[in-house]
Amino acid sequence: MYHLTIHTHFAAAHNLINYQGDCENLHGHNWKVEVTVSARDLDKAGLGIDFKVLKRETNAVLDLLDHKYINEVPPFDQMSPSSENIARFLFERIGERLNDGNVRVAKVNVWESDHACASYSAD
Ligand SMILES: Nc1nc2c(c(=O)[nH]1)N=C([C@H](O)[C@H](O)COP(=O)(O)OP(=O)(O)OP(=O)(O)O)CN2
Ligand SMILES: [Zn+2]
Repeated sequence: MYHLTIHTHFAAAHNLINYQGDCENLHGHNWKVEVTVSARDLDKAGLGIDFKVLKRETNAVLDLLDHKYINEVPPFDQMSPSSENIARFLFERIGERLNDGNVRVAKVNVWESDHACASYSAD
């Protein structure tokens, strides 16, 4: 099995829900996002998936959040926009766009700062 990873980013505002502390107040982050897909086979060019395609489809999903107040973007109008929940949201939305008989989203890492990361993976 091959594994391919791209790094990208988005900027947005949020506040945690049901959280006792300053993170329940409006604030923002420059989130860094790492998306890893698995690929069973390579194409004639030797690619599991073109990094350009992986980044394009990831950024299409990130556009839903970029420069937004995330708490207003479904499903985060009903769910606390923690990095954990954002990682799962990205995993599922990017998977809807990319998963096929060969390629599957394997893991999404969401870095809220240089020191704190939440991940969601297939297992
Ligand atoms: N498991 C999680 N814990 C926290 C999350 C999260 O998404 N998952 N999010 C937050 C807040 O978003 C908050 O912005 C982060 O606060 P903090 O860790 O304090 O980050 P700082 O950069 O402000 O770090 P300082 O050391 O306080 O400068 C909180 N926890
Ligand atoms: Zn935050």
